[in-house]
Amino acid sequence: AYYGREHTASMDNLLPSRFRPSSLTFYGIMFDAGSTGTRIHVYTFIQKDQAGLPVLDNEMYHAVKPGLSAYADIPEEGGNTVRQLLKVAKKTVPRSEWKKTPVVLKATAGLRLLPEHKARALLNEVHSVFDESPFFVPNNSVSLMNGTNEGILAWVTVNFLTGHLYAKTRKTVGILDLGGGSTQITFLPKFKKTVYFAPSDHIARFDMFNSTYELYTHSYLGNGLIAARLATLGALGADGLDWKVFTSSCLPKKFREDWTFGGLTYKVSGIPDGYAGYKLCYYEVMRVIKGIIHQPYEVKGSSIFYAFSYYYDRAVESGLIDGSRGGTIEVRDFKKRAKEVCNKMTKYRPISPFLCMDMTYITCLLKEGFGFKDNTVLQLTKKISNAETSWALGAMFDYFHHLNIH
Ligand SMILES: O=c1ccn([C@@H]2O[C@H](COP(=O)(O)OP(=O)(O)O)[C@@H](O)[C@H]2O)c(=O)[nH]1
Repeated sequence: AYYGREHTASMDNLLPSRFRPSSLTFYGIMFDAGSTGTRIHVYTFIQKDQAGLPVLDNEMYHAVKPGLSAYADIPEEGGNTVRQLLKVAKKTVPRSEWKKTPVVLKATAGLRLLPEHKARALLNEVHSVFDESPFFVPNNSVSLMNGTNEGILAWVTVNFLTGHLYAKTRKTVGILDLGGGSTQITFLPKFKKTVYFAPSDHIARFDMFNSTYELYTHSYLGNGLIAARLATLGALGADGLDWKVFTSSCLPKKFREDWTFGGLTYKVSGIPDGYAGYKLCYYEVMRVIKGIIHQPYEVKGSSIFYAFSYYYDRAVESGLIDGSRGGTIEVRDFKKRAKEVCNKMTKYRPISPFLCMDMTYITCLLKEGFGFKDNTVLQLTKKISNAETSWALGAMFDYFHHLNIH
């Protein structure tokens, strides 16, 4: 059995098979330390047979803002956010299971963008919070995850939840994840050319059920939605934050605000006596994308992509889809709505002053970045079968199943 490797003392293993329970319930706790928030996922799995994947019985999800990187200079307070979230886990996992339930935290773009010693201090703090908890703390339980793993594990989540990993068929779906700090694209290539023409670090493999999956995957650090706002404003890595005002024609002309991301505060504003609107905005965000994003050979085809995180949030805010049900749209729908939002800024201003910039960035990323056609279908999802669409579930599988990403 793959499961319970760390607690083989369990009686079940010692009993003859006819005395073993026919199905086994077990739990796992995965923390997602993202750039805009920290989230806990408490999974309940049922293992029906020894060989296959378990069934996900339940997910308890809770999120807090801001993310760990906002505590770069006060790591103890960052640790406190994790301590608070662990209380939720204690309510979900039965007391008798605490000692064998693994607790794992993986950090993404927020910590990748910090100086290494500050990221390290935050992770150390989290580790000591885990150590004082009643849960099982495995080796390497607190880490900074690389972008390749982030992309692959989200692909595993979505294909598991949509049933594509159970079937013997090689039919799968691609994923598009737009975080605050980074963005990921992952899919299983149908054509040899996609692999052949891809930069070698855009191809990764992992093992499952005695076969190796070869995926196209890449994470673009600094091209997440919030980092892209800063880049568009020319504020990413800038000095003089105390006095400089960063302007953009993607913002309402009369807009002016102090805006905080990753523990830094920026003065941002529209261009009061200039022009605002879709065309100028597109030109601005283009600089954040052109020459940066690799266009895979295959996106010209007819594959379906599941798009989530900020793709989903912005589609809801701009009224493209229903917030509770998600929906299917085409790339051109993002473009059409971006134009409308940018050219009627006062109407959309109450929803968010950044909506024009965000929608234009998403349009530009999909079309000029990845090279999607106008009629590429995007399946926008927040949850699939009651489970959060994120890399966290895939990461929990990786923990139990050792997917050996290479
Ligand atoms: O289980 C999850 C994990 C993330 N998100 C959303 O996905 C986005 C991810 O942002 P994050 O800060 O994690 O991005 P990263 O730091 O990884 O770039 C935010 O809108 C979150 O609300 C979500 O809805 N469910």
